[in-house]
Amino acid sequence: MKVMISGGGTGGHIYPALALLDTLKARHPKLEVLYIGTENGLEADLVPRAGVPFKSIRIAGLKRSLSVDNVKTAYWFVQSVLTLRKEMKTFRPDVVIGTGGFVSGPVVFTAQQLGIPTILHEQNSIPGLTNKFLSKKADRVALSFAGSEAQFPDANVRVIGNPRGSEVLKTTVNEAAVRAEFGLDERPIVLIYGGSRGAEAINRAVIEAIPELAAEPVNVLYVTGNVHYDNVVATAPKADNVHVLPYVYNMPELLACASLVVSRAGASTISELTALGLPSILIPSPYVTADHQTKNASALVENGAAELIKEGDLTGETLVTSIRHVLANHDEMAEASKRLGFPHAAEALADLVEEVRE
Ligand SMILES: CC(=O)N[C@H]1[C@@H](OP(=O)(O)OP(=O)(O)OC[C@H]2O[C@@H](n3ccc(=O)[nH]c3=O)[C@H](O)[C@@H]2O)O[C@H](CO)[C@@H](O)[C@@H]1O
Repeated sequence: MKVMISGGGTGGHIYPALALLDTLKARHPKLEVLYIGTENGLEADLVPRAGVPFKSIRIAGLKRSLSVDNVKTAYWFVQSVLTLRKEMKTFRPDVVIGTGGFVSGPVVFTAQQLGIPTILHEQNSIPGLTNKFLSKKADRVALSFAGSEAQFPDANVRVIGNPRGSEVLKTTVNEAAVRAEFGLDERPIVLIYGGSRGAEAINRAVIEAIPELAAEPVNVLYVTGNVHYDNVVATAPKADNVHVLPYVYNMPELLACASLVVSRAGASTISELTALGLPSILIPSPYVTADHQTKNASALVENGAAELIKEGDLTGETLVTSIRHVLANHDEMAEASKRLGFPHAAEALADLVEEVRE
C-alpha cells in the first residue's frame, strides 16, 4: 500500500499523522509513505526524525483580512498543485490523508482533482478552514470529538478520536529511567508545557510561581518551547525540584510518568490526557480560530477531569493554587479523564484508510 500524508505547522497536526503511520506500518510492513510538509513547520524536524520520507512544498496560510500576502499565497497554492500533480503521478498513492494545517490544503486538493481517495482528520472540536474547504470532496472526514458532526453536513463523517491519544497508550515506559534521566525523586511529577511551540503567558506564570513550587512536594518538568528557552533560563529563579527543558521528543513517556499536566488545550494534548487518564490544568490559547481551545477543553472541565484557567487570570499564584487543588483531588479527576478517552483511535483511522482504498 502507498499513502501520501500531509499535516503541519504545529505538533498537533503532525503527531496524529505519525501515529496513523505507525499503525498502518504494523498492518502493512511494506507500506510506502511520502509525507508532504513545509520547511518552516515543526514537521521538517519531527517527520525525518521519525524515519518517514519527507518532501517540502512552499505555501502559506490565507490571512483572514484583505492583504497582498493572500495574492502570494494564491500563487504558491497554484505552484504547489503543479508540483504535487507530478509527485502524485510518480508516487501513485492509493490514499491521500490530510491532518490539517494549511500545508495539507494543496495536497488533498490535488488528490481530489486526480480522483485519488482522500481522508481528512480533524483534531479540533471547531474545524479549521482547510478541512472545511476540503471536506466536500473527501471520501471520509474523521473527527476527534463527538458533537462536531454538524460542522460537516455534506461529508462522510466518522467520530473516531485522535490517533495520537492511542499512540501514547502503546508507548513502553521505564519510569525509573525517566526519573534518573531528569534527576527526579519519588515525589509526583507535574509536567508543564505550552503546546508544541511553547506559550509566553504560561512561561511568565511559571517563572513567577517557581519560588512557591520550590517548597511543594513535587517534581516539576517544565518545557518552555524551543524559541523561549534561552530567555526563560536567563530569567527564571533556580529551584532543585524544577527542571527546565526546551522541547521534549519523548513526550508520551513523560506523560505516562506524570501525575498532573499543565498545558494549553491543543487537541492532540487533550487526546493524550484522556487516553492516559491524566488530570490537568488547561490554559486555552486565546489566539486561535474561533477560540477552539476553550471548546476543546470544555468536555474535560464539565466532567471534572480538568481545571481551566483563562489566560487573563493566569498568574504564579492562581497556578500554584490550582496545582495544589488538582493534586488533592487527583484520583477522581484521573478517572473522569480516562472516561473521555478514545483508546482505539489510531486503529479506527487506519480502518478508514483500508475502507477507501478498496
Ligand atoms: C497555537 C495553535 O495553533 N495551536 C493549535 C495546534 O496546537 P499544538 O500543536 O500546540 O497542540 P496540541 O496540543 O494539539 O499538540 C501538541 C503535541 O506536541 C507534543 N509535544 C509538545 C511539547 C513538547 O515539548 N513535545 C511534544 O511532543 C504534545 O505531546 C502533543 O502531542 O494544533 C492543535 C490541533 O491539533 C490545535 O488544537 C491547537 O489550537
